[in-house]
Amino acid sequence: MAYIELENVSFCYPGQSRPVLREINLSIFNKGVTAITGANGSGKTTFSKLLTGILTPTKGRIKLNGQLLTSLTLAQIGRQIGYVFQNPDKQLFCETVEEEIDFGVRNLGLPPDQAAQKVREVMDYFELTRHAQAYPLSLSAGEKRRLALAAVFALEPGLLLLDEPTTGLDPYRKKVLGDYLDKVLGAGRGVVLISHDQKFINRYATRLIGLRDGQFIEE
Ligand SMILES: Nc1ncnc2c1ncn2[C@@H]1O[C@H](COP(=O)(O)OP(=O)(O)OP(=O)(O)O)[C@@H](O)[C@H]1O
Repeated sequence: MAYIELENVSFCYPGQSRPVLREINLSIFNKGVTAITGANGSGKTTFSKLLTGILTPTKGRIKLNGQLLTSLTLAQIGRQIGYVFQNPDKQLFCETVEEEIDFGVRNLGLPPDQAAQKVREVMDYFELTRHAQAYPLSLSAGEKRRLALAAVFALEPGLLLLDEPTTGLDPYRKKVLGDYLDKVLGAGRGVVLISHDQKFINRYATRLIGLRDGQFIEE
């Protein structure tokens, strides 16, 4: 069964005459890396906001694990789809780096020592340990990106939805991210990768979808 199913989904921003997405029928699976490409303004971020329930289709419906997205709360969706925003500044809201990661982990219902270990591991993996007590918005662009990724990855959702995750990362950190994606796939989970980074896509994508004129074209 598809993890996410879009049925005849169209979306038009209020007050706009032209829909951003038109009559989309698409199945997304929680395995492999589905890369979504498209020119600036083609609707990739709009699409991710629809998948995560931040926006609601103007027409059509979206199902997550067989349940209508509109019947789920944003928190319920968030436990199944880990969304890393294009702009980390819109995602980071805690006082320290450690708290930023701990915030979501705390709600996983793990015993405290396991939760603390998870926070330590992901902080360590993304080389954020020395910044543990730093204010997230004071970090460099690449560090903020790594923190936004770490905070979502720590929750181990069935599907990761990553909007331009390599922006601001140096080549070594891109490789570290890619290695993490390999681990995610190895654990039987999936990734949707929205990106303009052709080299990263070529290396990691297992399925390629282009967004043009409001429609998806399988490549
Ligand atoms: N809140 C909004 N109200 C009206 N129009 C919007 C809004 N947000 C986005 N748009 C428009 O919708 C279209 C799709 O935008 P979107 O951000 O989804 O594109 P994108 O493919 O993610 O672009 P990029 O590659 O530049 O990140 C654009 O024409 C944009 O101007």
